[in-house]
Amino acid sequence: MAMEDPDRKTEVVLLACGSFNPITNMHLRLFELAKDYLHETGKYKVIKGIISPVGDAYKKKGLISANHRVTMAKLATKNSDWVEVDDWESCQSEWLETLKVLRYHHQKLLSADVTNSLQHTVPITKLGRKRKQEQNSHEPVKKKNQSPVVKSVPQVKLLCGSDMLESFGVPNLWKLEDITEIVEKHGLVCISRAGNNVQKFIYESDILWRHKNNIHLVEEWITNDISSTKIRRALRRGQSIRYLVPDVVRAYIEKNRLYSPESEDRNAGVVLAPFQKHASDPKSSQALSN
Ligand SMILES: Nc1ncnc2c1ncn2[C@@H]1O[C@H](COP(=O)(O)OP(=O)(O)OP(=O)(O)O)[C@@H](O)[C@H]1O
Ligand SMILES: NC(=O)c1ccc[n+]([C@@H]2O[C@H](COP(=O)(O)O)[C@@H](O)[C@H]2O)c1
Ligand SMILES: [Zn+2]
Repeated sequence: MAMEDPDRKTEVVLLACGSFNPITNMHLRLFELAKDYLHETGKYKVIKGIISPVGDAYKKKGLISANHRVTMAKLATKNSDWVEVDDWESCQSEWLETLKVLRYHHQKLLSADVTNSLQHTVPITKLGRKRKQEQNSHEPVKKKNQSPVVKSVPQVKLLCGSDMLESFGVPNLWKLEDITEIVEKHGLVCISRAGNNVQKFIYESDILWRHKNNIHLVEEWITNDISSTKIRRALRRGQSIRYLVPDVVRAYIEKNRLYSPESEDRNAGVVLAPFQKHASDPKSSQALSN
């Protein structure tokens, strides 16, 4: 077996965007599945996972306040040594495209990296040139006869389920340019169920097909059909959600009586933010029409 050079692995940060209304065990599993998969390729080292709950301005039906959703996600991850919650997105007063959230987190890593590099007296010009050539693609840089290795900034990949990938095809929901930048510059890790249609979905889209090397499809063999919708439904009916969400989350929901028929009616009849924002934009109407 060939020896793996640990320096040559691309560092990856996994970013999951969604409602997390509430966070479930399945959301936490997504990170574990994605990390195992990327490590098994031998090419990547996953250094961090970030959960970014969407802000209230998303206006999805039944969406309870970001404050509670963030708190529950923090409780759920407090025992994880690599997955954390970031509330920057949820603190914005307006809804933000997922691409902007990816850019924000990538930028944050870039500035941290520049600070680090400066401390290690790496000439800034070299870093600058490197960036221009490679954009968000960060094969670690090894310079001839020179150590230490100048480590590059990790990639920030979007972690999602197959339903989110397939939502790229919903008219007016996503802008074509956003989808393109996501798959071109960041990359996608998509957790799919055995026998579903993601591969066909990618095949049928020219853009996704062109960037299929940057779309990692991870098969979920130990299937797990938990969804937040089902959790909220069980709660409305007074049924147990034990072992479906972390116990600390269950306790928090009970203590604050979070999900009820009334909370499910929040935003009823309100147009989802992306539709409001993109409906009049011809670029988004049929983002993946071919
Ligand atoms: N069982 C699952 N398998 C694969 N991906 C999932 C699963 N549940 C959630 N996800 C993914 O988790 C991310 C966050 O999703 P979201 O907050 O919408 O959760 P959800 O359980 O799908 O909620 P809801 O039922 O309200 O839509 C999305 O990328 C979604 O595709
Ligand atoms: N155009 C876009 O960037 C776009 C469109 C629709 C949903 N999203 C995001 O995808 C996630 C979807 O979450 P839900 O499945 O809970 O609706 C949210 O984080 C939302 O902000 C992004
Ligand atoms: Zn969902």
